[in-house]
Amino acid sequence: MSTQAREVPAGAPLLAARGLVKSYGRTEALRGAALDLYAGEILAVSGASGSGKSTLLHCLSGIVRPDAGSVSYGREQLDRLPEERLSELRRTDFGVVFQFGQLIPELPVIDNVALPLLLAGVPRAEAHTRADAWLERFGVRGQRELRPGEMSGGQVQRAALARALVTGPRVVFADEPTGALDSLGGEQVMTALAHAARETHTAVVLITHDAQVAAYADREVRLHDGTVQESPVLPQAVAHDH
Ligand SMILES: Nc1ncnc2c1ncn2[C@@H]1O[C@H](COP(=O)(O)OP(=O)(O)OP(=O)(O)O)[C@@H](O)[C@H]1O
Repeated sequence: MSTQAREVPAGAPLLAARGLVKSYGRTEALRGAALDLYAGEILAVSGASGSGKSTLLHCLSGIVRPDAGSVSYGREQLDRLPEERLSELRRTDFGVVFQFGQLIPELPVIDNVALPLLLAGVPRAEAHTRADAWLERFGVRGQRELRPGEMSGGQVQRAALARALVTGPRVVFADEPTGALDSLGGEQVMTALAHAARETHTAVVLITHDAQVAAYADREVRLHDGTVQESPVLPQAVAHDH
């Protein structure tokens, strides 16, 4: 458990990015992006294709190191942390969900969801009990023995949410989690994610093109050519604390 990062002073953002710059060859994916994420809020990040949304998410979650700028998580600065600490944070504090679930195709869904717990040293029986509880919550416990290829896209995404939340993360990073689903499937996944996030006070960074998906968020920022168009705004819940 990362006690260090979990100590966030009241009213301070959980995650704060400043002046993020990231280039791939001559392509400037991020050009000074800044963002605040508060504990427990759902933040939508929208913007045109190629505006830098995925790159921003990768920098915020410590998957990619920015060329310049900083990402603070609680008392730690992700862009300066050694790789081992970043890996630990990704196991304990962060969950990720991608467009196509990215579950391991060879493993039954129960083992996919239990895996982050097993990697964190949780005994197998307990890991399976906790994984089952999350599968139940997302309405896919009946599919626990199936492999991802035997499930519908919506079922895979709900299992991917279970895997992202099973460790009790502080932040879930979701990159177009409904992008491959029809509108009903997308609604079910978003409703499940929003309920679970609110109940567990988990913050969510939600990348989406879709206004209906963004409507599940507390707040929305837009990326344009690698910069965040709306300056960080205090969410109502935090503003009331002052
Ligand atoms: N690994 C990479 N190698 C080379 N170029 C990259 C890489 N990742 C991103 N880019 C480029 O950086 C720019 C921003 O890409 P990014 O994926 O962050 O945008 P996006 O807003 O998420 O796009 P989309 O909505 O299409 O997924 C694009 O021009 C893209 O081609």
